[in-house]
Amino acid sequence: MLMTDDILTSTTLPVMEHFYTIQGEGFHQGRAAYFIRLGGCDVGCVWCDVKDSWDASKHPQMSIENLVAAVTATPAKLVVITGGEPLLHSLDVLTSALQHAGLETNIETSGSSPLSGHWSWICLSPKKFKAPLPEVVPFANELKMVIFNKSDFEWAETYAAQVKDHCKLYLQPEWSKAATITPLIVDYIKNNPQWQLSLQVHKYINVP
Ligand SMILES: C[S@@+](CC[C@H](N)C(=O)[O-])C[C@H]1O[C@@H](n2cnc3c(N)ncnc32)[C@H](O)[C@@H]1O
Ligand SMILES: Nc1nc2[nH]cc(C(=O)O)c2c(=O)[nH]1
Ligand code: SF4
Ligand SMILES: [Mg+2]
Repeated sequence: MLMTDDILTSTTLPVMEHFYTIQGEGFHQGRAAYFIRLGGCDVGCVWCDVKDSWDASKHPQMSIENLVAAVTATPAKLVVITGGEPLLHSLDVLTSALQHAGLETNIETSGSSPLSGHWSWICLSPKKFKAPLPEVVPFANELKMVIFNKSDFEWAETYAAQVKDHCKLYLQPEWSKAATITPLIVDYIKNNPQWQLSLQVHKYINVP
């Protein structure tokens, strides 16, 4: 029979990078957070800001035990699992181990693969390139729509209509278009105050 410690040592995930920083986006923006960026994505957003993450085989496998140890070596209380598309992997064991260590577990996901894991907070960021699975959408605590062109506002509303009551609604400018798109987002939010602005603050202050 496998004991808990054996499961943690034998279960590995492809890790592109892991780092302690502040959450730059969305509801938890400004909080200290330990980021774990898993390799692998099958969504293919043309404007993705982390394309090097897509090929999982390029990234070393790390044991869950070593990942948890890296986080607990810092004062972090919050861990953000991102990628790549983290839901390409089964995240039950990783998130159980992190929660067992007393950590909050947040995820950044497109929702395009089946939901696994135990989550304190789910940030859903739907993509036209591979839409979220309908069964994932009701679990979102936060909907964060990247706005790349004007047609994305209408598309954002189709997801706002599907999330649960009290789900936070964010519009985030696509980074390369931020200078021209942000004023449109500001106008849109003034007319539709259920939405809030999410900026990628880490990119303005040059932290990871
Ligand atoms: C790199 S993705 C990884 C997690 C997951 N694959 C997803 O897309 O939600 C992390 C966050 O960055 C956002 N993002 C990616 N590229 C962006 C860009 N060029 N401008 C603004 N936000 C971007 C995504 O929408 C997502 O909310
Ligand atoms: N500081 C910081 N905040 C973030 N919020 C979401 C990110 C991501 O790439 O998932 C991210 C990131 O890469 N860095
Ligand atoms: S789903 Fe996320 S990681 Fe994948 S291409 Fe889109 S933004 Fe990048
Ligand atoms: Mg990022």
